[in-house]
Amino acid sequence: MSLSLDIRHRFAGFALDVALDTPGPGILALFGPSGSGKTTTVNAVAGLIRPDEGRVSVNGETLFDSHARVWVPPRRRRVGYVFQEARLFPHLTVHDNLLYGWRRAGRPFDQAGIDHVVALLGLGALLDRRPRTLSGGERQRVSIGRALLTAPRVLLLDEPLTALDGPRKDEILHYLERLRDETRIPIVLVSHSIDEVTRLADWMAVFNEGRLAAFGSVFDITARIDLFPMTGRFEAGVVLAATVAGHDRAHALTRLSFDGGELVVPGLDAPVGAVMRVRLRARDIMLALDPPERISANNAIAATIVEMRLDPGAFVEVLLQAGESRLIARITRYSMDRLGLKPGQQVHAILKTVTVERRSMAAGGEAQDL
Ligand SMILES: Nc1ncnc2c1ncn2[C@@H]1O[C@H](COP(=O)(O)OP(=O)(O)OP(=O)(O)O)[C@@H](O)[C@H]1O
Repeated sequence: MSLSLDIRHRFAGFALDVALDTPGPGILALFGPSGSGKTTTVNAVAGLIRPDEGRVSVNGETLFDSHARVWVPPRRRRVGYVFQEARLFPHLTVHDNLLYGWRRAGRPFDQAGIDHVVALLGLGALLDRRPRTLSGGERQRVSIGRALLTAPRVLLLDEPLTALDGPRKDEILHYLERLRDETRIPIVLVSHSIDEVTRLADWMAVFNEGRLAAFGSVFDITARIDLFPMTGRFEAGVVLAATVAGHDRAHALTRLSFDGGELVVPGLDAPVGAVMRVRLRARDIMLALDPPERISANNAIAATIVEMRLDPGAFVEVLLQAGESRLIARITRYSMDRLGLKPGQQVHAILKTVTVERRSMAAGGEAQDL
């Protein structure tokens, strides 16, 4: 996709000033705390607000330009919008809710197109049901299907998982991954959850008080320790692109290789050679000065300390370079002092296999560079 935004807008007590250009296809995540301007930005793309000033274009087509006096009204923008709570018509069946999207787009009837979306989102068994009989996850799948059937030029997903519990979230994440991989529709995903963002997104815009604190590939942004206060220290960690190198079926383990070493992770159902992304939380990585021996942790990656960043409390974030990859360890300041850690030093980053959750690994490598 290419999405190009340059938006300035004021509400009483809030000013949005955001500019970004996505350089290629993929999912763009708008990430940041509540009230930082994510929904306002998405609303500007959808045409639900008219920014005071700026420009919005999708795939080269200008939808808004305050200087050139361009304003494409929302109904003509071909934008699919999915909200936090599925907004389905309660009196219509799933099938008719889906068709509503189709009709709204004024498209000629095409059963094959509908069948494709039904199959993509696993809606076949639900078609005759009414929304109130569906689970939250199923309802959300229907609203994504309805949005897809409007033949959108961009799909806007505003916290589509927030109202769902853990298993339902995983279910939708799985369908969103399929959507990303099987359709070419650009997606903008608004999320508070670093977990969702790192699993799905290619590009990440970090919002803070109406401005962009950072914008770049998920791989680059998650490797920036200066952003940890905004990306959430507890859950923060790098995302690595890695390739499945082999399986140890007897122990239900998989070996991943990345530029910088190998990782032993819980067994994955992916063929050798498959490109994966894996999130390694900073708090799961410990540091040793010597190569560890007789230790239960399966991963010890040789790395060099690049930078250390003290947080206001007991901890320090340590940015590490291993080959071309970056890792981040979160340790105590006490450990830093005890081991005399400093930039330039060689260390071993130790990671227990059991800390790498299956849900933090997903298909998909790196999108093209900025
Ligand atoms: N129509 C409006 N009128 C006045 N203020 C508004 C309006 N819409 C949003 N705001 C304010 O703009 C700010 C940004 O809101 P926005 O919904 O874009 O944030 P957000 O990052 O999406 O937050 P959340 O994650 O909670 O949805 C907030 O302070 C909000 O109160």
